[in-house]
Amino acid sequence: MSWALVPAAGSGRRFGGEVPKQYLHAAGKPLIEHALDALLAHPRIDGAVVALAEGDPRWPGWTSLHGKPVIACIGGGERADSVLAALRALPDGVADDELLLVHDAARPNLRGDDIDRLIDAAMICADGAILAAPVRDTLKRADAEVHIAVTEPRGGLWRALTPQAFRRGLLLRALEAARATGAAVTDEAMAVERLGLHPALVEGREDNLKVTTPADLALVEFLLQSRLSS
Ligand SMILES: Nc1ccn([C@@H]2O[C@H](COP(=O)(O)OP(=O)(O)OP(=O)(O)O)[C@@H](O)[C@H]2O)c(=O)n1
Ligand SMILES: C[C@](O)(CO)[C@H](O)COP(=O)(O)O
Repeated sequence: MSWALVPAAGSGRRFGGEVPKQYLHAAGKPLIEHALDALLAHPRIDGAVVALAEGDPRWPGWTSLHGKPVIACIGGGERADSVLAALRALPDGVADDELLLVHDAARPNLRGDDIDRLIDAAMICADGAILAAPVRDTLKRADAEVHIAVTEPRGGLWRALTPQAFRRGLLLRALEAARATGAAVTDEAMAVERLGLHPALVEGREDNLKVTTPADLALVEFLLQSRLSS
């Protein structure tokens, strides 16, 4: 079985506005509730730890969803700090070889079959596994004038999504090592790669998008409403 770790302590600077984006509504619910629902409705996930901003006034105080425990903790200054805080807030008894799925609260449109395929892959690959999407557009590197400097080869390039799944002991070791060296890691896989390991890439749905800007919210609203009416 496995637990979910949900970093939700961000301030949404790129989105703007007063309300941190994880609490903005789409299809009638806050993004964080969509994300937790997707995780805790899944039969192979036992519970979730959510990392919140200090004094978060919007957290509804859930202690269980779908009959499974929800534990809240205080996150940190960077996403990786929040993930490490959530890992450390897991209840006693979560074994070192138990899988942890780290999923952004800002990714509300997660599907159960993607969770299934990710867990299956992470059970096989000791280095862990992440949902990701192959790059399908031509990639340009900008110069100082924001003109095209060069076209970057896209062969073999993937966009990392979440959840990202790692065994508890490995993820703790990787995040603590990254923190000890002051390395900035933007996802959990990066911390694991720094140990010389190679997590598996699992192709996930392109519509498992992270809400970063207002345009993303409009698209997520459409996607979630479409699911409700299908
Ligand atoms: N110190 C942080 C920063 C981010 N996150 C969480 O990590 C996820 C992905 O991060 P991002 O999209 O960057 O969210 P923000 O940091 O809020 O956005 P921004 O960078 O625009 O401020 C979000 O669910 C966010 O709440 C977190 O738990 N702790
Ligand atoms: C973890 C992640 O969603 C994978 O693409 C991404 O790295 C988060 O980046 P952010 O800048 O913290 O949103």
